[in-house]
Amino acid sequence: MPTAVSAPGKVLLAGGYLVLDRTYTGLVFGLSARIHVLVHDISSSSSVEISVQSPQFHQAAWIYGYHLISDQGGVDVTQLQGYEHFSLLSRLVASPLFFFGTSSSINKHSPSTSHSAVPAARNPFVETALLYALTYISTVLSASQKIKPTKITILADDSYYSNPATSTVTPSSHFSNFDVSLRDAHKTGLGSSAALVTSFTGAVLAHYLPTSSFDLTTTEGQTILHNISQAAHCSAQGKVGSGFDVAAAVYGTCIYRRFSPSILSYIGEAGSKDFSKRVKTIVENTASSGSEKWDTEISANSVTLPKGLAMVMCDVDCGSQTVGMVKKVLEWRKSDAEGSKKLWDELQSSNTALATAISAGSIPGIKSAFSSIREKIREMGKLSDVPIEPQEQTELIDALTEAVPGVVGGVVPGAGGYDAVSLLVKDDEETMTKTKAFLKKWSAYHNKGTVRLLEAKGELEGARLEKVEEYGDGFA
Ligand SMILES: Nc1ncnc2c1ncn2[C@@H]1O[C@H](COP(=O)(O)OP(=O)(O)OP(=O)(O)O)[C@@H](O)[C@H]1O
Ligand SMILES: C[C@@](O)(CCOP(=O)(O)O)CC(=O)O
Repeated sequence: MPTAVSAPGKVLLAGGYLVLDRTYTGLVFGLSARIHVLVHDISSSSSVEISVQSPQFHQAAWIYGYHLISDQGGVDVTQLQGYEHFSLLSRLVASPLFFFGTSSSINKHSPSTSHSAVPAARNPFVETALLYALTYISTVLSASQKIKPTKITILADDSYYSNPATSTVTPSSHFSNFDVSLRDAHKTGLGSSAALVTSFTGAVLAHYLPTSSFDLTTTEGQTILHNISQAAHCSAQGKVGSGFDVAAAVYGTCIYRRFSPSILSYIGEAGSKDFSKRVKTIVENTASSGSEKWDTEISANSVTLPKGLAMVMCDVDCGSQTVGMVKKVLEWRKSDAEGSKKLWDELQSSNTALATAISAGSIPGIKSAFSSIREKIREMGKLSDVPIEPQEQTELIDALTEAVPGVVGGVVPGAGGYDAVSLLVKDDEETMTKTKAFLKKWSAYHNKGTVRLLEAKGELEGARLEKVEEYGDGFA
């Protein structure tokens, strides 16, 4: 039986920067924009190949060899070859620098006649998610149970990228063909890598493990998915962020308190002696010592979106995100421990007030929380010399709230900057139409880049099993 799992994107509506510190929490919304991963068994001449494709992009197909490493080092995953399905043009422009050759220790793959062998860039998120998932699976299955070859397909909703869709990937599917490589895809910042790692890991675990060992509909299953996705995502990113994006991908809308980073340093290098034992311990959270136990706090039931209210996102496509914002804010925090603590404590209470007001559907409560959050964010920006809510965004949020009757208020989400604005609006056709019309005029008048409403809306649900039939033909 094929398996399909989807996971939502994220927006950190309140708690940017604060959520990096366990003292504070973040108000995180899951989004209706999802990444879907389908896993099909394949019969292969070789028993050690898993092929992964992301058919919405050029040169986005990878073949992996895998084998068990001795000394409980886990499963080694090696990219054998990339190939592409689509345009001749992308084949011509692909650079040899991105070719990752076959490993002599593993069977070489001969692409079928419909796929030409061309260079494909490595995809660290896919590769690491596969390595962690197979390593964990190898600790659960008995020695006689082999990990069979499969074909894995990744499909993302439109809101993750601002590139226009040229067609759909198959006639019966609603997933767009973006007609660019992943490298040229223009991200909208909805957490594509976290949604990808989570849905990918969930689909692979659900496909290879019996439901007695992994069941996404149970709390235990969600905990396993969270722990393994968080570890794989951090490893692929090469840094430990707060992890709110993975939490949203697993649990959907929630109040999030981060984990202590020391938990992940315990895992060590992939392939090293006893790596698979440590992965199992972390994933199942069975460590005896405190510093190796998960201390994440995720409260998925304490925020709701009442009927009639929607959380929507404006994508500001001018690409002027300031680099090093986190570094500068944290430097200010260090340099003024007392002042920054006072400001962050006040921000935390306004953030909590926002969550309460949203859940209660209190319009005056939401307006007042937004106003005090924005005031403090601007102060933090001034003190740390970081454009967290830049003047342009202040003008946009104020103008939208004033001009469009259904717009309750808004804020710059996550780290802030120039890239996006989140709005709470009345969930009706009239408000959406008026907001879109307002943004069109605003973009034309300001002439600095396009501001547009994304299709994605705030949604409560996290990762879930999907029905494979609903994807239409062409993915097996
Ligand atoms: N549809 C997809 N198929 C395969 N890989 C993808 C896909 N979408 C994203 N990725 C992987 O995720 C990477 C982008 O992750 P990155 O963390 O830079 O962005 P993001 O998570 O969307 O952004 P942000 O954290 O700002 O919200 C891509 O380079 C690619 O490796
Ligand atoms: C600044 C920070 O708190 C939020 C960043 O959010 P975003 O990537 O802008 O959505 C960093 C983090 O939580 O990892």
